[in-house]
Amino acid sequence: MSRFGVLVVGPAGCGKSTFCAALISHIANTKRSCLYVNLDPAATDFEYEPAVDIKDLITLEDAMEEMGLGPNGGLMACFEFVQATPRPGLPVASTDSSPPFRFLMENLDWLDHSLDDVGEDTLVIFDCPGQIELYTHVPILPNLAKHLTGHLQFSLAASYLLESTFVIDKSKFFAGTLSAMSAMIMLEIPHINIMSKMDLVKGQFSKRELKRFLDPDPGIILSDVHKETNPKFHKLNECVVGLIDDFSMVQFLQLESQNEDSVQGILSYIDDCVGWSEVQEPQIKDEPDMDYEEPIED
Ligand SMILES: Nc1nc2c(ncn2[C@@H]2O[C@H](COP(=O)(O)OP(=O)(O)OP(=O)(O)O)[C@@H](O)[C@H]2O)c(=O)[nH]1
Ligand SMILES: [Mg+2]
Repeated sequence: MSRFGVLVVGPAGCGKSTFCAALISHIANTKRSCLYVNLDPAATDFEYEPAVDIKDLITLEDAMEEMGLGPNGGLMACFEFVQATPRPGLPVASTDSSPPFRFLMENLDWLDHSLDDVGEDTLVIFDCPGQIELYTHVPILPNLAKHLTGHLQFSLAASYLLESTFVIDKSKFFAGTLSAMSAMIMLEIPHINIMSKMDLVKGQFSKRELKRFLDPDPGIILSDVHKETNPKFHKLNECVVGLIDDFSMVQFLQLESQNEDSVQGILSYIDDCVGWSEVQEPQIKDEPDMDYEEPIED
């Protein structure tokens, strides 16, 4: 049996949880089924209560308090045990051998059990933390993706959100695209780039101008970036642009989370990436087609 899922990833505050809520609401309106999984141990306010929540295993406060870590190290530690290094003058972290919480990657049977009943008619939406190290630098979410696609037989896609205001600056655009590319290479699953919060820039730019960012010619953007940077970095700019161009990574779908047509458009791409329709269509065909009319023969 196939299972279908989408990892919603991207930098902090880019609109991941809002997009998840918009997807859930749209899926409910279209009488489809989905399951919301929160993988952010720091998340508190939800528009839709998650069916599966990492906070049932561990919270950010647990990791910070018990292991003597700051918020960023603590968030990484929620996924995998890290040995905290005591620093002079700071309180020593607890060495309790059985802490009152469990690390996700060492307790994947909890996730397996939580997703046991998911059928092929349900899209599982994984709302991920905004700490991009988890999928661009260290293999924590890539290992989780491997577990989902391997052990749990998920057909899984990643939707990588970048905020429109962030991307509109060309240097930031390259930095954002490189981080999206790094996630794509690390996760090794079908990947969709999404420019989120498009409503924030639509009034400021014409459709033609926006297209330059959504489906840009890296060569044209390169000449603009050259104007803004010290000539000694031009060669580096060219290499970065060449790399992005080679991976055909510079295309973004537009997202306005409050606009249902926009959410539907992105969901169609996700469906295509995970092969949703291929599995659902035979079921639809099995139902009696009331509107079907026999062709009239002469
Ligand atoms: N204008 C506008 N604001 C949005 C949109 N999507 C999200 N936001 C706002 O952006 C802020 C952050 O949104 P979240 O959905 O919490 O972002 P996130 O990526 O889940 O954040 P972290 O989980 O902290 O990384 C909130 O104030 C949202 O209301 C959008 O499409 N348009
Ligand atoms: Mg969030």
